Amino acid sequence: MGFYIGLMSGTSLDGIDAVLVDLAEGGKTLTVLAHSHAPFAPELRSELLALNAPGDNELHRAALAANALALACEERIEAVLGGTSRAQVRAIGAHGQTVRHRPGAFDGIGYTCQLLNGALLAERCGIDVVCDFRSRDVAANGQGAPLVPAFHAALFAQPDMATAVLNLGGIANLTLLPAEGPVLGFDCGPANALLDGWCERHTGQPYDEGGRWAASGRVDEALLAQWLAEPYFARRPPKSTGRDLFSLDWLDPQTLTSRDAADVQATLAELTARSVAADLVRHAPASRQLWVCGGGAHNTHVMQRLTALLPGIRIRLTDEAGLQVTQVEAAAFAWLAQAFLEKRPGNLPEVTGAQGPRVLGALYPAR
Ligand SMILES: Nc1ncnc2c1ncn2[C@@H]1O[C@H](COP(=O)(O)OP(=O)(O)OP(=O)(O)O)[C@@H](O)[C@H]1O
Ligand SMILES: CC(=O)N[C@H]1[C@@H]2OC[C@@H](O2)[C@@H](O)[C@@H]1O[C@H](C)C(=O)O
Repeated sequence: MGFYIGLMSGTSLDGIDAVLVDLAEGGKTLTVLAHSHAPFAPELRSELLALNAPGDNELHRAALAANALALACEERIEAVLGGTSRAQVRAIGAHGQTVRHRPGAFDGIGYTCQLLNGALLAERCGIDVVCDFRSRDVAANGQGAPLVPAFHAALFAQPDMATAVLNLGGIANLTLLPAEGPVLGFDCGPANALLDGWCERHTGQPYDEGGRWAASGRVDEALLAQWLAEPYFARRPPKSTGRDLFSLDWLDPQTLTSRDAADVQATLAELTARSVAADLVRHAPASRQLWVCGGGAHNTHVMQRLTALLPGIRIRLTDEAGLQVTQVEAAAFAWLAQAFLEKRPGNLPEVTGAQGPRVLGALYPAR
């Protein structure tokens, strides 16, 4: 039993989610005591976005962004602590900001980079900070992602029913929890990263509220077929992806021509829904229940398309299971911090492809 803080700033790049949780029974029972979200300051957001692609003076800029992120995390920590004393919190699990994700890409090793100055965060907060959760899995030849499946399994697995969990973040990822047998998990492909990017470029809004703009357009089946021909979709797991592949540059060759912008948004929403539905049917045809989390769960249009594409599957938001959709990933990193302190592996080798179970993270002690 103990209090932990989880911090997540994901590939949607919308901001930071923080939770204060009470974890009991070795992480099997989780109670969210406080949640706080704040958008990134516009300058930090655009710098983090820029750092996703090669550019000038990257080392210096990345170090400054890592400092700025630590200070932004400190504010969220203050917000969730409220009256709780720091001494009561066993650790902070801080994801950091993924700016590059290239597991296995170079000499078969590759790297993944989550920016965050963990030392600065520990110094400012006076609480143990666990961060850099993905590198050890990559060092063990794993994808380093997705890491939430172990957490999903602890919270959502049912012995009598094949269940799945879908996170609609910047990237969509699925966890498949069969009634019997190993857990599967992988990134399906793009979700909010492209939906938000296209929406912002054409409407000036950071995201497509409720998916209403997408719903106003028409799906361009030819364009959708071109996009679905991307080899990533057919690759077998273990697999993970990010903005390294699915940035707006991935769209541009096909879409800068004379297409209506709302139709492109409709087609992007359809790309998310169809790639997820196809993955679920292909890899877990026995699934009868799908829990959905991540900010994309608020995209009513994408949710309606998933419902239409997956008849016979009960689709529910994780709110109904007691964990709000925007809290799941932050809670997962609190859970992973507990696993680190208790020296329990955080990865599932059958998901990431790592050579074996590994304790994930690096510790910056409070004092
Ligand atoms: N009302 C809404 N309508 C449509 N989309 C929404 C709404 N609210 C949030 N979103 C989407 O959710 C995104 C934020 O989701 P979330 O916080 O899960 O992303 P993330 O933490 O970056 O995820 P990940 O780490 O999984 O990539 C927003 O950028 C937006 O695309
Ligand atoms: C490298 C990286 O940051 N991956 C994220 C991203 O956002 C969603 C999807 O792609 C998932 O694989 C992962 O995040 C969650 C928290 C995970 O590791 O399970």
